[in-house]
Amino acid sequence: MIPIQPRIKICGVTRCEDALLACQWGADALGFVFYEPSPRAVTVAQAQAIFQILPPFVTTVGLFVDATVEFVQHVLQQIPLDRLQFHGDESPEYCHAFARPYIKALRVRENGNITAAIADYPHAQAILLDTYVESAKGGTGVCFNWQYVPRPCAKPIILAGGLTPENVSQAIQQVSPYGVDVSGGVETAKGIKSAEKMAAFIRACRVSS
Ligand SMILES: O=C(O)c1ccccc1NCC(=O)[C@H](O)[C@H](O)COP(=O)(O)O
Repeated sequence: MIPIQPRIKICGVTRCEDALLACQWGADALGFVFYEPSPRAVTVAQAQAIFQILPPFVTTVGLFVDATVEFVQHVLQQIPLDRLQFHGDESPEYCHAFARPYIKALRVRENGNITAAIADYPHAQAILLDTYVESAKGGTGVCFNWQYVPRPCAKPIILAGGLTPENVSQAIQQVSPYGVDVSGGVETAKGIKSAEKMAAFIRACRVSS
C-alpha cells in the first residue's frame, strides 16, 4: 500500500530565496501573511516578486486576519492566490463570500472542544488547527495538545502550532493530519527561513509517513 504523505505548507514566506528553497525541498504549499502587525507580513509588491519566480505545482495561500472585505479583494485582484486562509475571528459567511476555496484556522484552547466550531464552516476546504495564545493570532511557536484533534473529522485537518523538524514526525504519527503547517520552526529569525531547517522538516515529514 502506498503510504499517505501529509501535505506540507511553509507559512510566513517573505523572501524569494526562501520560497525557491522550500519548493526545491518539496513543499506543497507556501503561505503569505497579509496581516500588517505580523513580523512575517508581506506587501502586495513583495508577494508579486515572489510569485514571479515560483515554479509550477506549488499551492499559494494568502493568510488574512480579520481583514476588511475590500483589503482581501484588493490583494486578490493583484495576486493569483490559489487559496485563502482566514486566521482570525471571521464568520462562516465572511469566509464564503469571496467564492474562493478557503482554509479556516481555528485556535485550540486548553481542554477545548473544537468539533462544534469545525461544523460552523461547512464550506471550508480544510481546517487548520493552531494553538490558542491570548497575545497573538498565530505564528507563536507553541504546540497544543494533539489529543484534542477530533478523529475522525468532517474536514481535512492541517496541523499547525509549534511544529519543528524534531517533533513533526511524532505529530504525524499521532494525528495523521491531511497536512502540516510550519512557520517559526523553520526560521532563523521571524520571517527569515532556514534552508537547513526547511530541509530537515520536510525530510522528517516524508520519513514518518
Ligand atoms: O505567522 C504569523 O506571524 C501569524 C500572525 C498572525 C496570524 C497567523 C500567523 N501565522 C499563521 C500560520 O500559518 C503559522 O504557520 C501557524 O500559526 C503556525 O506557526 P508556528 O507555531 O510558528 O509554526
